Amino acid sequence: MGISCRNISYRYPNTNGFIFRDLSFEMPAPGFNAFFGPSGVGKTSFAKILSGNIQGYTGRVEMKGIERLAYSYNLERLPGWSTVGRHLDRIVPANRHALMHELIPVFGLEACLDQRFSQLSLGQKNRVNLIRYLLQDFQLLILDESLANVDEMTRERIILKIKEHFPETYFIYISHNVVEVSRFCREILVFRGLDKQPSSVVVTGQDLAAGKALDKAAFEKTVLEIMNAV
Ligand SMILES: Nc1ncnc2c1ncn2[C@@H]1O[C@H](COP(=O)(O)OP(=O)(O)OP(=O)(O)O)[C@@H](O)[C@H]1O
Repeated sequence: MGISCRNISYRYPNTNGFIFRDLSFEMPAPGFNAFFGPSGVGKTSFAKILSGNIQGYTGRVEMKGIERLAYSYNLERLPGWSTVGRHLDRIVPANRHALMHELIPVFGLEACLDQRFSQLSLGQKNRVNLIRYLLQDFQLLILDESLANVDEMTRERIILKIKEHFPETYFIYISHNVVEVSRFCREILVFRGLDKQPSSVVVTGQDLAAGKALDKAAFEKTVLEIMNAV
């Protein structure tokens, strides 16, 4: 079961340099893992390879027992011809409406349901977009900066709720927030760039869940390991 990527190398068509070379990544069990690294280092490109949006790479990508994969990113937009609430009602499968009503207050979206998507703030748009993904049928969801522009307290509430509600699902969380990936993710694939050897390392995170206390010393060690790797 799980995700196994071995020796992935990729160069965009008509460009000179590789984005990454011999990148490997393993995620044998469900949970929250992260991609972390400086802007432009290749996190989204790797996520697009995993999700099948980029072909033409070398190496091996295996998804065992994962057939339904979704990829959400923070620039996606919803149609503006109806209110957010009516749009969600229409696209969310009937058997998930109860979950939708459970998630809406956790996401802090009650006041947005009567508005049109174009009237929302960036953080509200990103939360609406993420909620519509969570209400679909998936086994792996890639969250590519899907909570950008959302305040820290709300992000924490959302992540803990996702972890609690989807314990058998694979999540890859792409974020620039070192504190967040250290606290909530089980393993963090740190992209270091092709000029460094090795060009990526895996750091163990704290994988915090609702109701659990954070081990502060272990958390600080994770943050330091990530910062040193970058
Ligand atoms: N379609 C494309 N054609 C050519 N080069 C591209 C294309 N898309 C991305 N790149 C380049 O690939 C590199 C990696 O981009 P990518 O978006 O994967 O980085 P990232 O780590 O996700 O960055 P960020 O944190 O800013 O989102 C960048 O140098 C970018 O310019």
